[in-house]
Formats: sequence, C-alpha cells, structure tokens
Amino acid sequence: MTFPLLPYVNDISDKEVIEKFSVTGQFLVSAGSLEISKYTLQKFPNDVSVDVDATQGKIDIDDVVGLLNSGVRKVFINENDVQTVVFDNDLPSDRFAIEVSDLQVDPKLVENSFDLVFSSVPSESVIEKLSEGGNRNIYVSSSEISQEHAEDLVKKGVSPIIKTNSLTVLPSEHGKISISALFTASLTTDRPDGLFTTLVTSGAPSYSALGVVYSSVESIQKSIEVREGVYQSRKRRGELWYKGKTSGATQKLIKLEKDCDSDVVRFIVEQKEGSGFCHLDKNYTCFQDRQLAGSKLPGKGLAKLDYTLQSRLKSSPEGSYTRRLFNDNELLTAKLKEELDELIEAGTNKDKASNEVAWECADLFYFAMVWCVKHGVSLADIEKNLDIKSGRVTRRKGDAKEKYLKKKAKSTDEKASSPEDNLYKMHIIDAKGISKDCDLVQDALKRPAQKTADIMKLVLPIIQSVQKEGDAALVKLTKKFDGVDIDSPVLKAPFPKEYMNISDDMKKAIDISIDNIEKFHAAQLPDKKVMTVETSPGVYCSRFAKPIENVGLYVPGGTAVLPSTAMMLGVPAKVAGCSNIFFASPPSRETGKLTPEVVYVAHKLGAKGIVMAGGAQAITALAYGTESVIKCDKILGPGNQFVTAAKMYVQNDTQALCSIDMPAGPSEVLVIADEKADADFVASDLLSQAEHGVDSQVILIGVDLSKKKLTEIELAIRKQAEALPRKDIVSKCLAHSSILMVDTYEEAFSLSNKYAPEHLILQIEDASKYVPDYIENAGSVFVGALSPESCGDYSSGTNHTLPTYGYARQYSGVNTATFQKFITSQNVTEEGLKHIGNAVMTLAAVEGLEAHRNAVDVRMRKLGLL
Ligand SMILES: NC(=O)c1ccc[n+]([C@@H]2O[C@H](COP(=O)([O-])OP(=O)(O)OC[C@H]3O[C@@H](n4cnc5c(N)ncnc54)[C@H](O)[C@@H]3O)[C@@H](O)[C@H]2O)c1
Ligand SMILES: N[C@H](CO)Cc1c[nH]c[nH+]1
Ligand SMILES: [Zn+2]
Repeated sequence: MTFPLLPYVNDISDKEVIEKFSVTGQFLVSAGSLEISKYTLQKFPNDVSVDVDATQGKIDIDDVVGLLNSGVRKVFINENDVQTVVFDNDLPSDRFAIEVSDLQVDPKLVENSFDLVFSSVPSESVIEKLSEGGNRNIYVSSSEISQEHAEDLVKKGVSPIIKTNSLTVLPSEHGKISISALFTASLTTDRPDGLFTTLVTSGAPSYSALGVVYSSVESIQKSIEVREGVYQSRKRRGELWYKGKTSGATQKLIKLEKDCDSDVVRFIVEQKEGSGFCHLDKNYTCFQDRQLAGSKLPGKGLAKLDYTLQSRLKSSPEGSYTRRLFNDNELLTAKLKEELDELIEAGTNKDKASNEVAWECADLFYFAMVWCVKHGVSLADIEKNLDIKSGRVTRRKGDAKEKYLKKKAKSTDEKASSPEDNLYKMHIIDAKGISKDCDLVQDALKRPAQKTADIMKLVLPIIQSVQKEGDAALVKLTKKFDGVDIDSPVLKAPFPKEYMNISDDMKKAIDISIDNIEKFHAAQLPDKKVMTVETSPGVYCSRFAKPIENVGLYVPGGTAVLPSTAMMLGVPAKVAGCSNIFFASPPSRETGKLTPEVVYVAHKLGAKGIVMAGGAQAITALAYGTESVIKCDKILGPGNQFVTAAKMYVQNDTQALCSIDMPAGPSEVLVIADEKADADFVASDLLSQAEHGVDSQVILIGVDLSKKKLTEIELAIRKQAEALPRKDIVSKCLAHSSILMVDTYEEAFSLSNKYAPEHLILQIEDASKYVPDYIENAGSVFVGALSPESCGDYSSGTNHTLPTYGYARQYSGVNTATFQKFITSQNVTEEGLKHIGNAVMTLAAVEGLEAHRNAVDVRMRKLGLL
C-alpha cells in the first residue's frame, strides 16, 4: 500500500469521484456494483488498482475467480469464507483481504499472507506482530472515524478504509477526512529542512524518471488539490514551485506514492504534450543522454514508438508511410500477416541467428502498434491487459486453437485448398499506383541476405589450405565437405567407359540439347574473322576474337547435380575454340563417384580432365593449379555462396591471374502474368526455380489480376508444391518470395527492370510485342505461355548460367564471347598520318608526354608532312 488509505466507492459510474480520488491509485468497490467481464478494469484509469468487497451477501466461487481473472487486485471476504473460497480452491492467499471479527487473529490467517481488515483498531503489539516479515496490508474499516484518528492510524502503518463521500482532497473540510493531510501525516523525513525527497516519473507505459525535487506538507497538499506538479522551492523558502508556471511545461498529477519507509515521495505525472521536465534544452527527463538533447520522447523502445504513433495519428503528413498505413486497411493487415510469417520463419530457420528473430519481432511490434493506435488503443492499455492476464488465478492449457495447428496426413488436394496452411504462401503486396522505391516494394524485392564478409571468413582458410597443400588439401576437403574419400583429385581424359554408364534415352536427351546449345552459341561467333573499319582515310582499325586458352568450368553438385550446367559451359567453350577445357564437380555422396552424365558431357566436348572436388576448394585449385590440376585463365560456372565467394576472391588476386564469368548465385525467376495466364503454368514456373534452393527467390507480378485468378494461382502453387519431392526447400523459398499486384504492363516491366531477374517469364497477352523494347535488365527472357523456364535450363539452346542477385543490370549470361578475348589492331598509312597526326601530337603535348608526340613527329618529318 503506497497511499495509506483505501477509498471505498459504491457507485463506479460516478466518474467525477473516481477521477478525484484516483490520486491514491487504489479503490475498494462493492461486489454488487461491478459487472464481471474481461473489461471490468477498463472503467478505471490505467494507474489505479481495484479491490472488491465481497463481504456482504453470499459468495460465489466462480464470481471470485472471475473477479481475480479480470484484473481485480484483491477480493475482500469474511473470515468464515476463507476455507471454502481460498483453501478448498487452492487460490493464492495474497489475492485476498480477510475481514476478521476478533482482534485475536486465527494463526492460519497469519501464516498465510492475507491482508487483514479490522473493524476496531488493534493494539500496537498486535500490529507489530502482524506486520512481522509479511508484506500484508492492515486495514481498519469503520464509519466512525475522525481525521485525528485516521492520522494516528497511518502513523502506525494501518490504513483506514473510508467511503468516498466522507473524503475530501482539501487539507481540511469539516466532517470529512482529508486525503492530503492523511498522506503527509504518514511521511517521515530526516532532512534538516524537513522536506521530503521527491522522485517525479511519467506514467504508463514508460514510467521514466523525469527528475528529483523536494516537497513539503504544503506543496503536497496543494498538488493534490490542484492536481498539478507543485513542489517546494529550496531557493526561496516558503514559496511553492508550480512546475511549468513560467515555462509552460506543466504537469498533470496522476498518482501519489511513498516508498517503503515513507521518506521518499513519488509523483507520477503526465507532462504537458510536447514539453519536457528538464530545464536544459527542454529535455523530457533530467536523466536524458545529452546526445539526445531536445528530445521530447518519453522512454525508449515500445514506449517511444507508442508516443510517436499517437502523435502521427493526429498530424502525420498525407503521403507519409505511417499515414498510408493508418488509411489503408488492406495494406496494414497484409503487413501484419507478412511480419508474423517472417517472425515465424526467422525462428524456424536454424541458419538465422537469434538477432534475426528480434529484428523481425520489432517489425511485427511496429505494425501491431500502428494497428492498435489506429483503433484508439495505447501501449498503456495493452500493458494493462498483460498485467490482468499475468494475474489470472486459473489458466487455460495454452494450446493453440485447432484451426491454427498443422493437420496431419492430409491429401494433396485437401492441403491445396485448406486456407489455414501457410506452407506454400507467398506474401501478397498491393503495389498498385505506389512508387517502386517505397519500402514495401523494396522489401518484397529484397533477395535473401548473403553476408559476404561472414562467408569470406569461412572460405579464406579453404583457399589458403589448397594454395599451400595442393592435391592433399583437395583430398582432405572433399572428405570433409562431401563425405567422399578420393585417391587422386583429377580424372583425366580419355575418360573410362565405366564412368559414363548412362541410358540411351539420357544420351539422346544430352545429344539433342548439346546440338541446340551449339547452334545458338555458334551463331554468336562474329560473321567475319576480322572486323575492320576505316575510321579516317588511311586509318584501318580491326578487331578479332581469340579463345581463352585454359578454362575451368564449375558444375554444381551440392543439393542437386547439374549435368546441364556442364553442357551450358562446355558447349560455348568448345564453340569459342578454347584449347583446354577442365571441369570441376564434387563427387556424389552416395556413390563416391562423379555423376556419369557429367563425365559423358565432358567426354563429348573434349574436356581434358575433371577435378573431383566442389566448393571453394575446387575454385582455388582451378585458379592457382595444384600438382595435378592445371591452372586456368578463366573460371566459369554457378554455385553456392562458397563457390561464389571463392570466385570473387581469385579474380581480385593478381597472383592468380584469373578472371571469372560473373557472380551466378542462387537461382531466381520473375513471372509477369495477366488475367489470361494459365494458373497452372504460372505456378509451375515459380516452383521450378523455388526448388533450386532455400536461398532462391521467385517473384510474381500480377497485372490487373482478379481476386479469383490470384486465388487460382495460389491454389495451383499449393497443389503442385505439395506433390514435389523437394517441397521442404520450396516452402522455405516461398517464405521469402512475393506476389506484387499492379495495374498496368508498364508498371510490371518497371518493377521487373528494377529487380533485374535472372529469368523473366512473360505469361501475358501478346507477350512478344514487349520484347525487346520493355526489357532493360534480365538474364534471359521466356516469352509466352508455352515457354517454360525449364526449356532454357536444358534443351532450347540459350544458356542457363546467368547473373543473379540483380547483377543482370551490368552482366550478361554466359555466351560464346565469355570464352573469348577480343584483340584490336590498326594499320595507319601515310594518308592516315596526314589526317590524324596533328590531333595525336596536340593531345600528347597537353598531357606533357613528349615521347608520345615525338613518335608521330619523327614519322611525319621523314615523310615531309611537317
Ligand atoms: N545462376 C545460375 O546460372 C545457376 C545455375 C545453376 C545453379 N545455380 C545455383 O547454384 C547453386 C548450387 O549450389 P549447391 O550447394 O547445390 O552446389 P555447389 O556445388 O555450388 O556447392 C556444393 C559444395 O559446397 C561446399 N560446401 C558445402 N558446405 C560447405 C561449408 N559449410 N563450408 C564450406 N564449403 C561447403 C562443398 O564442397 C560442396 O561440394 C544453387 O544455389 C543453384 O540455385 C545457379
Ligand atoms: N535454373 C538454373 C539456373 O538458375 C539452372 C538449372 C540447371 N538445372 C536446372 N536448372
Ligand atoms: Zn533451373
């Protein structure tokens, strides 16, 4: 009991009375006046606790539990009811006050931590005994009590229970008990000036300490009377200090408390909006970091967010994101669901650190708070409900409602149509008419994070080990990462037949595919061997291509072995005329051998050898060479984060003297679909890239899609995904993939160009009319409903090694030129010198490079041109 008085209120609908005495922070109300519901406490201010008097009439145990569960602090009952109400139901004794009929208290009540209510004042020795070691409140409930009598009681540590119609806030009013006089009578001080040290704090939700001041009996009484922060000035003795009288930074007094030994007072106040407590820079609190000087925000974290959102609700500018959230219910609900999914994903994905959970939870809190503030609910209201819930005396089991639990053993069709199952759900963003640069869209188009620096830390020791130990390191690391023992790391050509044991159908498939890839890549060779242009009369400039001599081609083999990648890299290398083609691919964990299809492709394309290793170790061996691996001039091919990091490393190391094709990381696709698109086709294309890996991403942009079509697509995704062997990977990929809804094809292409997808699929009417004019950035484009991305992955002829992660902005996919370098030459004649000689000399002179100038001068002089 921090205020030494319990006001008894009969009629809780009398708001004026409640407000007037809420400075005590507590009320006792008669059971009959209170309707029990989960909103019982909403009738009282946030900082007030409510006790209920159930000493009159028959007691119903369900009502008692109901009261305690609805946030009532304590229930007052008669001594006779203790057994049946408290002990028989195993309820906590500290949630009850017992009205005792006798000054001799039953030891059972003393042993347990009940509050006790007497009708006449117990002797000092009894009070002392009852107070021993316990945290109990001792009350006296009597209608015949004078001010003097009441003051006497509080000095002894006993609180009177007094009906509100017998109370006054004034220092004295005839026949009534003054709550201010009672409060000050209960205080003590050992300060020579007789003042009370006073802590001033804000109220819910932050309860920030604002500052320390001093109070006197007069200042406290005045403060309660005017319900403002009024303190005692120490500079001008005898003068009261009305906080904010000159500065305007006034305070509303919410509640008064004293500490455990009654010598420090606490004022809980509401600082006038926009004003601070501290005189320095008008800071909100005197304990504020000077770095944040001038801030008016109470507290940090959620309290600060609450304050900011409440003020944004009143006055946020049109067009601001928060205003949009307040106005656009669909957007806000979508964000709430999205953030909840992301939070769950962060906790489900073992690879994500716990700070990822905190990060996602902060996002969820933000949108949840916007939702609450929009509905007139403050953080203090939420905390009040949390407190109510934490005070419940009976609890539900805590199981989730059945509809939120994953059902077991459902058929594929059932799963596809059950809306509560979120396994294959992509986030849906309404991007109609909003800027493609807004956070919402940016977030949706953000690839799953790749932390290059962290991966580099893992990859560097691997690179160093292969540099130092060569073949031995390859053997060791293949054992470590791929679980395979190999004797020697390279399989040299000609490859033994038993390594290429594949079916005729497979051979046919590879042969058809290689044929098409070869045709398309051969067509990319320049028409003429040498291209020549006469730039000025007598000045002949030429360019010719030469193949890169030694190329190292990486064929991934982690979660799936990709012989198709061997074709996509090997064919253009052969077409370009590279002399030495080497492959690298990890051996299979199951068989311990290279994939026979990869060996067959290597054989068909005339490769010199296959390095039996994967990851960063394979890239390092190809870049620097080992005892049995020949050093390559260029390394090409896609791979996981370790492969990509090693490629980036070696291309920057001048010791390696090695270039790479591009950063080709986790596969991705962006599909643009309109109302006419076939939902099954759209779903199949999204899933074909989603199955590559958990770090893949798939995006669907729907142009003016109806709700019906969107639902069809979602159902098709679920149905097809459920039937896939790699559905676990798919569901994780879809969790960070999005559907963006737009109005027009122009908007769709604009978003796609911003995303710069590895694959762009157009399932729209007249798709071909948009190619090439609408496309600025993409690795490879699939035009029309009958062009699935898988055709490009295997057999149509285009290359599938393509830039990911947005690098399609500046890189091309692998093509014939990737395996060539282009050399220029020139032949300048006498006529040519006549035309450009003076220009060269003038430019060389301005650069101060005399030898350059002279090389022309000496020739022109000999020819008599100068
Ligand atoms: N962009 C493109 O053109 C394209 C084409 C095909 C495939 N891909 C992508 O290539 C990737 C292939 O990845 P993958 O993992 O299946 O095969 P991978 O061959 O790239 O990687 C497997 C190797 O990684 C190494 N490794 C595994 N765990 C390691 C660890 N903890 N530390 C160090 N090294 C480790 C092992 O050596 C293993 O052999 C996928 O993301 C796929 O989407 C991209
Ligand atoms: N789609 C991948 C490129 O991102 C390549 C591939 C190989 N096999 C199947 N798909
Ligand atoms: Zn693919």
